[in-house]
Amino acid sequence: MTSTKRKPPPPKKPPQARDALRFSFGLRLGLAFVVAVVAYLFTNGANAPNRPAFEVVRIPGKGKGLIAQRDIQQGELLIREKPLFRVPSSTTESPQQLVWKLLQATSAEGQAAFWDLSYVNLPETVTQRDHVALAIFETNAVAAGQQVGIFPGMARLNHGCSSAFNAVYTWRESEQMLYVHALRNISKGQELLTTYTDTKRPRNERRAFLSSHYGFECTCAVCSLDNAGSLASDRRLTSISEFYRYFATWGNGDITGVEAIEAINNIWKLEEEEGYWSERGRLAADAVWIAAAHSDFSAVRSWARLAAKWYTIELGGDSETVLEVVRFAANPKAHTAWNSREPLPVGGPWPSAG
Ligand SMILES: C[S@@+](CC[C@H](N)C(=O)[O-])C[C@H]1O[C@@H](n2cnc3c(N)ncnc32)[C@H](O)[C@@H]1O
Repeated sequence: MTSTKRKPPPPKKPPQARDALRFSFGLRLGLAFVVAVVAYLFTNGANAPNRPAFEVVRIPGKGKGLIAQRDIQQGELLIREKPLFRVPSSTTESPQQLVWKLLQATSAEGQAAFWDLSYVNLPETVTQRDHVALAIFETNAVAAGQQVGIFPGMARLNHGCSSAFNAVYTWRESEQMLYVHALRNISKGQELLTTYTDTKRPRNERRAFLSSHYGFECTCAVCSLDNAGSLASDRRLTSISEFYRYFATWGNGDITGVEAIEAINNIWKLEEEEGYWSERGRLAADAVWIAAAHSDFSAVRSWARLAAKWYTIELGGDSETVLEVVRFAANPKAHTAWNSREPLPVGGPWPSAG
């Protein structure tokens, strides 16, 4: 018989030592976590999409305005806002009385937001509250369907011309809500700008309008171009407007579908050169209409895809308008205008439908 001598088990570490080990392991894990979080905040956190996209700040020479607090992506939803109140675009009632009446009917919080807004075009000697209310309304109200409304959040957006504005707003009747989307990528620190008027006109005309209606001399990136740059921009913008007027004559049959689509392509090219990205969904949707009227199946598809892309940026992918053009891309014959003119291949933007 062989005797086997068992090895004694290793001595158990005293409890304090085990706790100390666990503690130091936990400490290292905790430290690693903190380092990872700090690193994330440095690299991505400042741009995390759930961080507010912008803040309201004072901007020299402009009053208040909106500055991007992080990089913003083209098409990002920036503001979704209910109106404080809306008034009809035209009314027989005195605008002053109407604004005053509607203002009185809003909440105390709403009224405070309203009185905080800026106004122009009122002599300092005029201090009656209803006069001031009307001046605030006229300085800040924007189109909202068939009416004009006050939205205290979006009202802080200052103006930029043609290629200078980077945010667009749209009213959703079904939701009774105003949406503001980023028209292009906006870098942290840049100002968010919308446009107060159709800026497809020369600098002197734009400036005259902005000065008389909004009381400021526009010094946006386009208005600040040197003379040669400004002249080139003016020429492009004037040509764009002329092409718009020209292609609209397709409606009375003055030009062919091919000529109308050519005009749209010319607008597209000029806007590309100008850096004017707004209204592209609408323009492509007009091409869809012309192509559908002439029963050009492939052209409807191609333009409808383009319309969907640009409408998504300006209006949001879930807007009814986007869903409608997507339907036309899938089924061109479903378009209201289908086959309402003589059949004709009108042409598309085929290779660059994006
Ligand atoms: C709708 S408000 C915009 C927000 C306003 N800055 C504020 O402080 O509440 C319109 C007014 O802002 C100013 N504004 C807008 N865009 C401007 C610009 N590009 N340059 C200078 N002032 C501007 C003008 O006084 C204009 O009447």
